[in-house]
Amino acid sequence: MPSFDELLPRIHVVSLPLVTRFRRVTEREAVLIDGPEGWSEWSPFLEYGDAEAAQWLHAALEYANDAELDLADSGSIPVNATVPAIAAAEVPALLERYGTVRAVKVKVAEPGQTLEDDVARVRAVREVLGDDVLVRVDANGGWSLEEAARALEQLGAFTLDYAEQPVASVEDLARLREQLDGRVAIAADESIRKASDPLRVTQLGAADRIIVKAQPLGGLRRATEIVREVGLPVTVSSALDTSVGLTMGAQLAARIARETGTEVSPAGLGTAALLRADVTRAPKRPVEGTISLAPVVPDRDLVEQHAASAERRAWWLARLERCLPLLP
Ligand SMILES: O=C(O)CCC(=O)C1=CC=C[C@@H](O)[C@@H]1C(=O)O
Ligand SMILES: [Mg+2]
Repeated sequence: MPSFDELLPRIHVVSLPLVTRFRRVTEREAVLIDGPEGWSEWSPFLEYGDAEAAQWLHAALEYANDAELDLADSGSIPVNATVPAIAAAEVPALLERYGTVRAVKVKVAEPGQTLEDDVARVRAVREVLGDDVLVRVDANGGWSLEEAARALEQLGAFTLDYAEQPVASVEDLARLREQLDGRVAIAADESIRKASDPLRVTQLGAADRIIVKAQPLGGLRRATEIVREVGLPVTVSSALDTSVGLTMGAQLAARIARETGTEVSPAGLGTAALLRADVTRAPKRPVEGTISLAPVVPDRDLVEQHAASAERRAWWLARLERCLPLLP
């Protein structure tokens, strides 16, 4: 693994404006790494501790440096549109940003909102896109067990592909899944972060599917191993990455499909549509419901234009220096 001094000249810290508030932020900060094997991204959320951010760093450095990763050199993968916790009236305009898609994921259980807001948002999605698209909801663990049961009985009327992390704990996921008895499938997202997590999710029968993300799980190799271990269907997702990170995610989806002989389920990698600016002139915004696997080379002018402030750059460099010795 490279040292801090080796990395320094290869690093660009950017801050990209979002079209709408997501996870309570309106700007997405990311570190781009110009690695020997191509461009990579390190973008752990700001509130994450160093140990967790070091997992994300492992992923970024693997992608930048590992010549044996065996990346797909052409093709594309299907993605879902992601609808943040916006008002139902804003749904049609937001969906337009994605063009034609076969799947949509709708954020629900936003603090300060009600179940009626969620129902209205999901109804608006069905009204715009009809009955043929897959509709998923993602609560980010925001419901209690009782709230989740009630919400999913109501939202189930719109025919859901699955509900992502409706409740926070693995135990509650298992209880909810039993109560729902197959009426709505359950996907585990936040419950799958550490290497030991997947085993627990399967042992407790807590989910029908797992969500995997390249950065939080420490990279393409580890994430693929976890998927093999769990043996459940998978959706690959991302963390509101720039087009560089989205491509890493697309490569993960292609790799999992190849190694497990399964089809790629529409991935949560359509979120370039939620960025008001990106680091490339050819952003990975969905085209006919897919994004390509082609590597991204950031545009120098765009990287400069969206460079983070000196203060934020210093914050990221300090974080990097602390995380390097913590690499798993
Ligand atoms: O999966 C998607 O459709 C897009 C990505 C997405 O939903 C997320 C991105 C960033 C942070 C996460 O809270 C969130 C998720 O929970 O999956
Ligand atoms: Mg999620």
